[in-house]
Amino acid sequence: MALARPIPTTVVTGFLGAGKTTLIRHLMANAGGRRIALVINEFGDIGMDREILSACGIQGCGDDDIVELANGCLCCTVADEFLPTMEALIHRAAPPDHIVIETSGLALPKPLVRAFTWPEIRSRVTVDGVVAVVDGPAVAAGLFAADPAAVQALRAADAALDHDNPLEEVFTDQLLCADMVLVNKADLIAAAALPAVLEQVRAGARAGVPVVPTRHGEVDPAVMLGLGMAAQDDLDGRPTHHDGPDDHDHDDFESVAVPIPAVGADHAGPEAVAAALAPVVTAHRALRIKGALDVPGKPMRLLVQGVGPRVQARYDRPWRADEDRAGRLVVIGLKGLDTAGLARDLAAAVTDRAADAVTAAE
Ligand SMILES: Nc1nc2c(ncn2[C@@H]2O[C@H](COP(=O)(O)OP(=O)(O)OP(=O)(O)O)[C@@H](O)[C@H]2O)c(=O)[nH]1
Repeated sequence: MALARPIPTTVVTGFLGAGKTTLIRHLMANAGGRRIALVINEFGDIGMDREILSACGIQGCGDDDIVELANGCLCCTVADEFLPTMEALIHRAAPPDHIVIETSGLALPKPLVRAFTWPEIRSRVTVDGVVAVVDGPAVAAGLFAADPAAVQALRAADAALDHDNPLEEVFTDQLLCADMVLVNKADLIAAAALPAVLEQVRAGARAGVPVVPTRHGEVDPAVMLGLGMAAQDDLDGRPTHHDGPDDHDHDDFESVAVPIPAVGADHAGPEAVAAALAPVVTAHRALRIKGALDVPGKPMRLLVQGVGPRVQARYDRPWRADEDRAGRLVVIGLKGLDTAGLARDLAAAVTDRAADAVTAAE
């Protein structure tokens, strides 16, 4: 009996809030009849992406085709969670044509690619390509650059130099593993600044890897799928900061889920809520904020998305009958987040006047 062709799998990597979920939504909406299964992994205990993708209403994007691995980081839980998930997909009566894995923004892609060499799955799936989504405006703002002050401090302390900026480290690893890089949010970069951003990203990627500017993850699936890289057979060509078996943890980052009371009546519309939350995010230096809020009298939940100081809010779907209308925001930041202060200030921002919340956060 002829062996089935290995199922091509695309690994989507990219820092917190770069636009991975947005890219995947676009991909699903333009899949052209291709049956795609999604495996989603998020940092922190509470996943929002499955919710966001399930609410997309795209035809052919069934609930069964989305598997969420919300417990920790995929690159650290390969044996416990990832392999059984992949085996279950492979052994379905109607296996998918393609698998897309959205890794958490803090995951390093290489350990995941390495997992494709495990005997349980190696003949049945292949890594078609690793696609890195880059937050273009964040690169332009120098978020991933080595922090000169920290480098100086480490030099003075005679310590190893490669841990000066945890953001840079994750970013570099993701770029070095990529077969294609999408510099997303190009709409937020001035046309004159774009060439320098692309050049900086190109310099961090492996030679010859295409670097493509995108807006809202709008890429033709024919460009992104079918790269045919078999990345699992080329591990040595993908350098990383963390090549030891136990060398990777997420001690540099932490996440907290904050309950948020119902939005106060003086917040007239999603923009007002976003504007009230943004100064709190900035004051606490949070990297990412995501969740849904309860606006009394509205049948829809208010989805909140923030990347750095840029916070957006929109009504995305009705609250389900079986669901508690409880507002909640997941916040991710560098280790040392003032979680109690964040909880207090975020809640105050939506229930009180925005000005009060800024004062509280300061
Ligand atoms: N202006 C602009 N906003 C974008 C673009 N792509 C994504 N966004 C917004 O950026 C925010 C984060 O996008 P996501 O797709 O959730 O990012 P992600 O990489 O999946 O985030 P994590 O899973 O938390 O790491 C959302 O509010 C998006 O609407 C873009 O090209 N331009």
